[in-house]
Amino acid sequence: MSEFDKASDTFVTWLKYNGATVADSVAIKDLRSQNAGRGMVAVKDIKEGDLLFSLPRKILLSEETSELANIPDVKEKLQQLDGWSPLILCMMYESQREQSFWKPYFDILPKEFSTPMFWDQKDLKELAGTSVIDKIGKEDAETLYNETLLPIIKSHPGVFDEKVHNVDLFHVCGSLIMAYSFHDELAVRKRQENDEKDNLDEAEAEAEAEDEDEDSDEEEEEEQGIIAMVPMADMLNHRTGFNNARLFHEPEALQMRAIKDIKAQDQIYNTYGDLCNGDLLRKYGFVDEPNEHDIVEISGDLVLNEGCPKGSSEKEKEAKVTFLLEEEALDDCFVIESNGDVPPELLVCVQVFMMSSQEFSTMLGKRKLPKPKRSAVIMDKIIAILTKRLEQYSGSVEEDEKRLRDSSLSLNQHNSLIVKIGEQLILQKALNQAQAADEHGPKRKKLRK
Ligand SMILES: C[S@@+](CC[C@H](N)C(=O)[O-])C[C@H]1O[C@@H](n2cnc3c(N)ncnc32)[C@H](O)[C@@H]1O
Repeated sequence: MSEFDKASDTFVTWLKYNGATVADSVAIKDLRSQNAGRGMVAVKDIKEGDLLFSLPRKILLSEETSELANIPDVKEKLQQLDGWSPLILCMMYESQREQSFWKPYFDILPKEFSTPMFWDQKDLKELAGTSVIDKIGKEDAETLYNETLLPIIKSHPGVFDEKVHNVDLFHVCGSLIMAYSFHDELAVRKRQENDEKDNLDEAEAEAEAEDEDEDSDEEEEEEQGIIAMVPMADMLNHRTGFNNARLFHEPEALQMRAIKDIKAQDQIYNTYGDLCNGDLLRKYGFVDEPNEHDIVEISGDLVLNEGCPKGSSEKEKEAKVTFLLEEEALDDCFVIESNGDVPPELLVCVQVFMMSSQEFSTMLGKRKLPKPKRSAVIMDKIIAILTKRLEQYSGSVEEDEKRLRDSSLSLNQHNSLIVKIGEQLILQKALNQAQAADEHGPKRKKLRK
């Protein structure tokens, strides 16, 4: 048996010893030949609703279960941290302890990643033009490490070792959280149980629930849930359109169940969300072909600079931006989905940016956004914006598609090309549609009459 398979076996033995159950219809599979690490497959036919495995809450690794929370002074520090920071610190600590409860789990987690966070400059250059580059956030992450976690690490030399619990380990743990963690709803359930204990009858509870609007409900869930590592549940890979299992958060245990019939030998897939290839690559280090969720982003700055009449003053541009932000029409970027449709808010912003000073002040007086129009002048501007956006990629789709056939490509190069080609094809589709709308639009028709 390979070391890889031995580690998988030790991990499953550890799970079962700690009260997990694993159905005999599933097995862990070595998928390294597909660059997919481990995955889970069906070894027997599975029916929709079947329990695949059940995990007692004590095996979850979080800021509540880590040994770090039992060290009085550190516990207080943990409680003061927010976002991913407490879990990152717990993972940095637990991953380096030989006697950690989670050792068999850490032994099967990867230590290297194919996400752009770890790429060198040469590989990153391949992503030029895509939205991935601006979202990697390596510097921000390192600022968090240096300003928030390092002081805690330094002030507890008996718990941490600055040389071991360093920025490299920080990136490994951060990447694991990004690609493997779950949002555990336990705290939300606790709140609901407490509501019940408060002796509210059902009608009262319903009336109270109706009073809370949806947004505040979401906020509470966000606040009350906790990020946790869920061993085994994170063994499932993702494939767009193939999701056949889901994790159910029960009070005593987390249960992975089939949400479709699954045939023996088929892989069992969770879903990481409806993600475009840029996001799959950035967060998880792989891409899906094809990916119906692909999108392309156009920065608000590009639209502003192309949209405003030449010679517009900075003051006027700023006034237009402020107005559009206040009206919630403008964002950091506009998203074009895989159907290539130009979003109405992009049309509206282009209209406002194109206005003369006088037109703009009249509109400001009315404080009313224009309706999205597809007139010839607007579509000409949209075409100019899409063309400029296409120019941000190095090379054309045809060149990229040709390169994709080169068998000596590295995985990073291949994945970059898939992201780039996906984005450029959407842009071309949008451009074709804009050109067709331009040619057949109302103004052109009028001109031809
Ligand atoms: C939640 S983990 C799944 C378990 C993982 N395969 C392992 O061996 O630890 C997420 C990671 O699995 C890999 N992965 C998931 N789905 C994949 C896919 N369709 N193709 C390639 N890799 C995939 C990626 O490395 C991703 O970051």
